[in-house]
Amino acid sequence: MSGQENVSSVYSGAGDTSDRQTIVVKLGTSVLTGGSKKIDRAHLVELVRQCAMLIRQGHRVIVVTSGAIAAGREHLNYPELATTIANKQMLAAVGQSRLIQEWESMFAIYGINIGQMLLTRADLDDRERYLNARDMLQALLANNIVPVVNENDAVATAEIKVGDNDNLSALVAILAEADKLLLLTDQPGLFTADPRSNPDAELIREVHTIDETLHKLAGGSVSGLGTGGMATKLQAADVARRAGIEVTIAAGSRPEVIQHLVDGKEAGTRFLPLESPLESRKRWILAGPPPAGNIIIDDGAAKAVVERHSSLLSKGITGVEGHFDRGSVARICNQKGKQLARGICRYSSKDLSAIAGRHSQDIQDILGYAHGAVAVHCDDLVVID
Ligand SMILES: Nc1ncnc2c1ncn2[C@@H]1O[C@H](COP(=O)(O)OP(=O)(O)O)[C@@H](O)[C@H]1O
Ligand SMILES: N[C@@H](CCC(=O)OP(=O)(O)O)C(=O)O
Repeated sequence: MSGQENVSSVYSGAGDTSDRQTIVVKLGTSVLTGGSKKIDRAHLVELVRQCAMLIRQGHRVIVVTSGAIAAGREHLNYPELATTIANKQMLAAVGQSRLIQEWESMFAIYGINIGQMLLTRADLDDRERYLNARDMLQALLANNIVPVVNENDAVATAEIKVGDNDNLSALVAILAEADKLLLLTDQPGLFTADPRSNPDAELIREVHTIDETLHKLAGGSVSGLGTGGMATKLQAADVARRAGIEVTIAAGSRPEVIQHLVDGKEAGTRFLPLESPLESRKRWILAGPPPAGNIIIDDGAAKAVVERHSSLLSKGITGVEGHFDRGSVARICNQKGKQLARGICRYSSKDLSAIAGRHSQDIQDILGYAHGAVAVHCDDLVVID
């Protein structure tokens, strides 16, 4: 039987597609190894079975898989290596091909094809490359192929890395315009403190706002397996929920965890999405390049941007930090340095500094050219609450 026939046999029984959801399932190294030094193949099969069940119900599933470095170590029989970037990349190169073979053979049990997507931050920073990646992802989904995504660790250097798969999965969820992002890990969710060192810590069940207090509860990874711990999961949840995506952190080892989370039965820590999700261009402002600098604005401009969702005019700018070109994404901050918004700048940092606090009629005289008094147009601006 060809792969295509296999796929249709799985999908022909698909349920009512009117309530089809696109679900990103992120599996941390901690889940894939079950806390050991090896990929736990028995558990991987079980997770694939759960994904296949969702697909049978008509949902679309994207897997974001960690574990390449762990798989590389295992395949090379745990070599004693210096902790250099080149050695890490080597482990990832060896491990990624092992890992993808595992995913492929396990999804094949259910007649489902997969497509490997290895991304770096550079694939998402540039709007054109971002749109290309989006088209590719949509093409896989439209053809009933499960995208299996990881960071391209073998080639990515620090400057072009997302750096952890929690943030990567949020970017992928935005790219796919997903409904849900499931961050599966070795803990039942986000606790009031790291439960490994604080046995009295309590599970937080539902989160409406992600603020500094919450960020302080989320620690790093101490197991030596994962990257980023709860801190990066919280960053990921923050980005995805702004794009209207519901995020849950839960234990990947719980029986039927994926199905239960989709049905709203499983506990975990659920982050409610913002009610009015952003349109595509604004999603990119969040998911795309890290801000290249800061634009400091006065209180009047802050009110206009945050409350009235107006464009940012040169008149309201009091300072510019960093060096960036026209078209870059920058943070828009108040006088205390608090980030209020992010947006695409119509002027470079140099020109913005020159026209800060000035009216539109002055701009031509100062710069010798003028694009108008709008420094960041409201269509290119995302308010961060
Ligand atoms: N507040 C917290 N609640 C739950 N876990 C926490 C918290 N702070 C830190 N952690 C740690 O985060 C770890 C999970 O993240 P990580 O090791 O990166 O796993 P993964 O491989 O699944 O991404 C847990 O094992 C736990 O020790
Ligand atoms: N890309 C790396 C995993 C990076 C990562 O974020 O790991 P984890 O915290 O276990 O999700 C790998 O495949 O080994």
